[in-house]
Amino acid sequence: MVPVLQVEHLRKVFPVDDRRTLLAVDDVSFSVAAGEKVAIIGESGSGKTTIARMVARLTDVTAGRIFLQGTDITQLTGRKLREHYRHMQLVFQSPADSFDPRRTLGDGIAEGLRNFGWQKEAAWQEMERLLGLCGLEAGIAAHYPHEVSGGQCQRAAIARALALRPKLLLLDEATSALDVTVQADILALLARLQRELSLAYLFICHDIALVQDFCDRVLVMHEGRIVEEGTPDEVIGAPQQAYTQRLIDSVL
Ligand SMILES: Nc1ncnc2c1ncn2[C@@H]1O[C@H](COP(=O)(O)OP(=O)(O)OP(=O)(O)O)[C@@H](O)[C@H]1O
Repeated sequence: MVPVLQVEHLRKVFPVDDRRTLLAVDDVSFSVAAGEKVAIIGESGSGKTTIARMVARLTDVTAGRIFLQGTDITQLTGRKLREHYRHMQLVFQSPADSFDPRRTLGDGIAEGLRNFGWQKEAAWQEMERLLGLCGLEAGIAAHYPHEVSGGQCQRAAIARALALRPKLLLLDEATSALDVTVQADILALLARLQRELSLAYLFICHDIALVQDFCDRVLVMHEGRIVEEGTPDEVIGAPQQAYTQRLIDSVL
């Protein structure tokens, strides 16, 4: 079966000044199968966010290719890119970043549907269904992002991400800003959604303990490269690299 996401030989070089460059991502290849939950972990500066930004097409690649559902989207732009990108949606660390602070959560979620041709009333009904799916009361739609808790706002952000029925959610530190109990609630929600909707997740995270029970596979990044890969039990139970062991020791 074609993977939902496949990246091949991804590389990103940033200019530092007139003469120097920084190799932030160096020959990274991996794939995410349909319904699979994959985490990328690694210390700060190891290149996780740069990979996420390239996969999300927020940063151009220096080299390499990105396939979404088998289509090479590395160079796609405009309408073609938007069409393919509905299969992959992003959830950010700060839930409020997913919403315009001047608009209600309901408007923010319905907007995505309206942009894809939904009529106003149908979009509003679908928005309420999505809120329910994510464990929120319909009444929360009338609230602004700053009027709800971080956990509620992240649930609304997930509802928004689900609006276009994606196959893959890219979650960039999506629970890091939340309290530990709220983190657990959001992970439980994601696990339920994964079962009900057969979603795949690419989880960018620095905390290996957080993803231990949640993910099917873990990729460990160090200095722009994937240095280790396996199930959480393999990576945590029998790390092959001293770097991975240090990463585990730092949080467990
Ligand atoms: N726009 C940029 N310009 C120059 N260098 C950058 C830029 N973005 C990231 N870098 C550098 O690339 C390297 C990888 O950074 P990246 O943010 O991808 O790491 P990370 O693993 O996501 O870290 P964190 O967990 O702190 O977010 C770092 O050395 C960083 O300073």
